[in-house]
Amino acid sequence: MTLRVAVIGANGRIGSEAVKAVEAAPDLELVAALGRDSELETLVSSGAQVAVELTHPDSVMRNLEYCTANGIHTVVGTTGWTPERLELLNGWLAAAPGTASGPVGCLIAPNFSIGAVLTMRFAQQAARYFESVEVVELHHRGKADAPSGTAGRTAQLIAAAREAAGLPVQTDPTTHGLPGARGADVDGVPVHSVRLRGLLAHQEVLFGDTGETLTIRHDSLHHSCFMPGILLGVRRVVEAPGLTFGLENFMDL
Ligand SMILES: NC(=O)C1=CN([C@@H]2O[C@H](COP(=O)(O)OP(=O)(O)OC[C@H]3O[C@@H](n4cnc5c(N)ncnc54)[C@H](OP(=O)(O)O)[C@@H]3O)[C@@H](O)[C@H]2O)C=CC1
Ligand SMILES: O=C(O)C1=N[C@H](C(=O)O)C[C@H](O)C1
Repeated sequence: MTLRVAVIGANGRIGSEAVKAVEAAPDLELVAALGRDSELETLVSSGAQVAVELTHPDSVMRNLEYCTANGIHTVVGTTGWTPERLELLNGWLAAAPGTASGPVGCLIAPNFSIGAVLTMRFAQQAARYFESVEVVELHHRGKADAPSGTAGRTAQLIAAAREAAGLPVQTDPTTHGLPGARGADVDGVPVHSVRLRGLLAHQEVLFGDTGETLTIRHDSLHHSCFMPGILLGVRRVVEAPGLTFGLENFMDL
């Protein structure tokens, strides 16, 4: 049986690629492709079972509230997540009507690229062995949020791994500096954001200790790299009630 899928943000950089990927998948049927001026009611009238949300931090909450209230599973790539937003979403999911296949599910993936998910996992593994760590993320100039969702998540995972290993929260040795020079502080991990024409999405995790450094780098060179992760999310979210945060939960890592 084919799954009926909608893409919200269908004219965007990643959304337009997602439309093509869903159309090309034999087990999926693209039933709606929504742009900024589309009516959300199209999602219900088209019979969408899963909506892929790839819009903007200013738009995502309204779209997710609508989908969840109407029993439509969601696969979300849009970034800009905060604890407050997640709490709101969890409330909507808890109150949502069931679907024909069970309770409604939502996957939020800070990054759909397999390499980026592995970067996060490798960084998590390395975290306890190094005294210091910083994250540098580099993106195209159309990006609205900073730091990137991936960098924020990477820093949180590193901080949690350090804490679990009994490492202290990093302190900043800077006594003289311009505001912003040391990046954003995510749970004690400095995160630096670069926005440059010509780039797509790149990240370096830099670890350092006495006499050695380790750099884990990932480069997304084309939006096609996000498609296997999106399709995996679409196929799996229908069997995953409630909120799943991170594509790694659907991978055998
Ligand atoms: N998780 C992941 O792996 C990835 C996540 N992303 C994230 O996806 C999001 C989109 O990125 P990107 O494609 O580069 O951005 P774009 O600006 O290229 O695309 C976003 C699209 O969404 C449209 N849009 C905005 N609001 C709505 C709405 N309410 N309903 C329908 N469409 C809407 C925009 O229309 P308009 O142009 O008129 O504003 C635009 O066409 C970002 O948050 C980005 O961080 C991106 C790549 C990978
Ligand atoms: O805006 C983008 O382009 C991307 N956004 C995601 C993020 O914020 O981490 C994923 C990837 O980096 C591309």
